[in-house]
Order: sequence, then structure tokens, then C-alpha cells
Amino acid sequence: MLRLVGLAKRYGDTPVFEGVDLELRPGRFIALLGESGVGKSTLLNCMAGLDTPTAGRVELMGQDLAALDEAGRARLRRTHLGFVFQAFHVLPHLSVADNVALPLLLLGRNDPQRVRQALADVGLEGLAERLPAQLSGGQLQRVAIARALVHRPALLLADEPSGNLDPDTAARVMQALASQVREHQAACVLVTHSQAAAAHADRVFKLTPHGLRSLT
Ligand SMILES: Nc1ncnc2c1ncn2[C@@H]1O[C@H](COP(=O)(O)OP(=O)(O)OP(=O)(O)O)[C@@H](O)[C@H]1O
Repeated sequence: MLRLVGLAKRYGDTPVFEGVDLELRPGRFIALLGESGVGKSTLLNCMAGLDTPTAGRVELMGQDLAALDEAGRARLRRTHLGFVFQAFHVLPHLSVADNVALPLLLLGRNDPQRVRQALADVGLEGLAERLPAQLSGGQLQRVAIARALVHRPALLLADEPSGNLDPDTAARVMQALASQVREHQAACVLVTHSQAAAAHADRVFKLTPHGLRSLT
């Protein structure tokens, strides 16, 4: 599903991380902790082919991302990936429901029932027709999560998805991610500073400048 081999990233002369190895199989849920600035978001972006590592290899669904062109990487992402970004990247001129429906439309699917279910999973059932400007930060974050889940991707990459949420809503959102893993055999990489969020994962790793260290 996802394999990282000797992954390294540097900006000019400044190393971010090196020696990152990981193998993630379907149905596995891992949490990634690490100090601010250690490169967790950069690593997630490398996993998605949105950033290019300086060394090493990323294999997604058995394909070496470096061997694909940009269109090939985009196709792979569209089909197999759900990504919750730290900055939600919600489209401002589309309603909540239309934002969440986007991954399905890009795959040529029209499934309002799936959209309703994804919104209900994150507790936004009443807000489908609102525009993003009419939502709170935590509600926007949940739109981003519903959008990442709606097409039932094989791999979920979530960057601090519970960061802006109160404990009850955070637990509900983590539950939505976890059920995607358990019921649909997705794999999930969760970047978080929250121990409560990390507790939903099967394994917890800490990203250090010299690779991933297993904490559990
Ligand atoms: N375009 C860039 N040029 C130079 N350095 C960069 C660039 N983008 C990120 N960095 C640096 O790379 C490092 C990793 O950033 P990243 O956002 O991946 O960290 P993070 O672990 O996700 O941090 P946080 O927990 O605060 O979100 C940081 O030290 C950051 O300053």
C-alpha cells in the first residue's frame, strides 16, 4: 500500500530528515508524532507525491512515485488517496456538500447518499448547503475530513485533523477515520501532537531528523 525506503529531505544545505523507512499495509493505522518543524507535514507531502524527497523512494499502491509523471501521480492520488491538509484547502465558492462531493465527481461518480453519510460521520449533517465562509474553524476542518473520506480511499493521510476541535468532536472525527480503517481496510497515517488522537492508532512513531522511531 505504502512503502518508504531511505527517504530523506533537505532544503539546500539544511537537512530536514533522513533514513525514513516504513511499510504500511491495508487496515493499519499509524500515528506520527514529532517536534514542531521536524518535517511531519513534509513527510506526508512526500508520501502523497506532492513534494519530492531528496533521496530514497516512495511506493504507493506498488508504484514508484518517481517513475510516474505529474499526471500519473495525480491519477494515483485521485483514485487511492484521501488527504486532510493542515490548511484545509476547502473551495470558498462551493457549498459544504459540493466540496465534499468533489473527490467523487473527479472519479465520475455522483453519489449524494455517500456525501450525506460522510457529512453525518463528522457531525455536519445540518450544514450541507452553507458556504465555507459561514463555518467555524472546527466545522471547516470537519468538511476537509468528510472530503478525504467520501470516496473511501485506500490510504488516508491526515495532518493534525483534530487540531481545532473540542475533545468530543475530536473523538468523533478520529472515530470516522478509524472506522474507515477497520471497516474498509484503508490504511491511515495520522500526524498529530495529541496523545488522545494517537491512542486510536495501532502503532505510534516519532519522526526524528534520523528516521522514524517506534514508540509502541
Ligand atoms: N520551502 C521551504 N524552504 C526551506 N525550509 C522549509 C520549506 N518548507 C519547510 N521548511 C522547513 O522544513 C522543516 C519541516 O517543516 P514541516 O512543516 O514539515 O514540519 P512539521 O513537523 O510538520 O511542523 P509542525 O508540527 O509545526 O506543523 C521546518 O523546519 C521548515 O522550516
